[in-house]
Amino acid sequence: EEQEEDTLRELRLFLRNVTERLSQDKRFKAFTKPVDIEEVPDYIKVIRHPMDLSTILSKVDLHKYVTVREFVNDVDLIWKNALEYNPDSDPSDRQIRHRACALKDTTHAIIRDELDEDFNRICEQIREAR
Ligand SMILES: CC(=O)c1csc(NC(=O)C2C[NH2+]C2)n1
Repeated sequence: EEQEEDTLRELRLFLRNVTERLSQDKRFKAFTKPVDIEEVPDYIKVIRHPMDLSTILSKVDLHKYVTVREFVNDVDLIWKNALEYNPDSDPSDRQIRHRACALKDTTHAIIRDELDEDFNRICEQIREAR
């Protein structure tokens, strides 16, 4: 009903704000856009479910997320994909793995510090009822 739509509108405002803050962080530049399959043809062979911050922002605006859990699952895809695609000991792999771990820690800290537990429970109940 109307109260549910008000809740989901507030959820989208929160998720847009978090996504934009992550996208503006210079450490996360490699995670802001889809990997270019023309530039990196083997990427889609290795990573079956690509994800990036611009795609997440589009999903927010398409009302794809009803809970913060679904949003965090997509952010987790971004950094887990990066750890999988960059496993080697060379400095460039280590640098992107460090940035992937920073994306994980930063996102989970923002959610811990800024998501109200009662608001989150209301979103989860809307999800269960649909
Ligand atoms: C998004 C992502 O995981 C990504 C973008 S470039 C990259 N890796 C490299 O460019 C080289 C470092 N060893 C391969 N990984």
